[in-house]
Amino acid sequence: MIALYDVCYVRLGTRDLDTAARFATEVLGLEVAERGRQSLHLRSDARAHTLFYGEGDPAAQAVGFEVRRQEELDAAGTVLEALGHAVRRGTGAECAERRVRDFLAFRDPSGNAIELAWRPEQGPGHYRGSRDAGITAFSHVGLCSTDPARDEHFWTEVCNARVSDRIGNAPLLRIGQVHHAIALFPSPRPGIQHVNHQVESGDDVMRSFYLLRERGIPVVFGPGRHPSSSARFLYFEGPDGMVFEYSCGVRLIADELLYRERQFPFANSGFCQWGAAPRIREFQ
Ligand SMILES: O=C/C=C/C(C(=O)O)=C(/O)C(=O)O
Ligand SMILES: [Fe+2]
Repeated sequence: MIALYDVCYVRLGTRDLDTAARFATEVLGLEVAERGRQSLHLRSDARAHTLFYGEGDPAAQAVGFEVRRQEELDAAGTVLEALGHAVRRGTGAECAERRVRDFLAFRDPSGNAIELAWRPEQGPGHYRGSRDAGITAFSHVGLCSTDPARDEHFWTEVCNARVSDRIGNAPLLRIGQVHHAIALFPSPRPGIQHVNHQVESGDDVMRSFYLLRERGIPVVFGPGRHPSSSARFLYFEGPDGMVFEYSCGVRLIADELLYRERQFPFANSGFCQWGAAPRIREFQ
């Protein structure tokens, strides 16, 4: 069993780093940790970085998950290789770029690039957003899945994820107490489906809604409330078509023994209990 401790970073490729940098700071509200000629490290919480943009192919994406002990990387490599996944150990330079001490890279059964990271760095100091979006943390990713039942099996049987709820066949998976760190949405191709940042309050969600509308940023879902996690949310489109989500009030599941996952319909009512209709391919 590969014990994932937390989702720790997202890596995105972009052909236009300047546009991505403007969006990440002026719209999303992240803090620039470091700007290189072809790279951009961004902070959203106490960690050294949680979002990385690299100049290049927008299809070059990866999600990092923290593991607690270095021995777990070796054990994970053995398990994954036995299951037929090609596994690669990060080089020193790659570890430095990710602000981690060690990592393994592989692809999930859909083909999503996943990294297992050991000792991701914190700080320095507090995260200071470039605009006051109210962000409290990078919190979860939606992943495209070419076969959600197969991928649910991978994340829950090979890794330690648990199903919190399902929308149709799309599972929302937790690895800690937060309702979900990973959500798997049916799609003909792999890829990161959305990137979530938690914000402090519903007021932050609504303030951003008006700000995004004013700036002509496409709002693709919400404001609304998810019946699954009960989070209030707003989804909008960033560079290279990537969807970002702000949400607040996500449910915490403290008692593993008492919690039972629930089934929601794969219909607008399963995605939003206020009646918002998604303009997101994988939610339709
Ligand atoms: O509408 C689908 C998404 C549900 C939730 C939630 O319950 O919070 C997400 O944020 C998600 O799956 O990403
Ligand atoms: Fe989400």
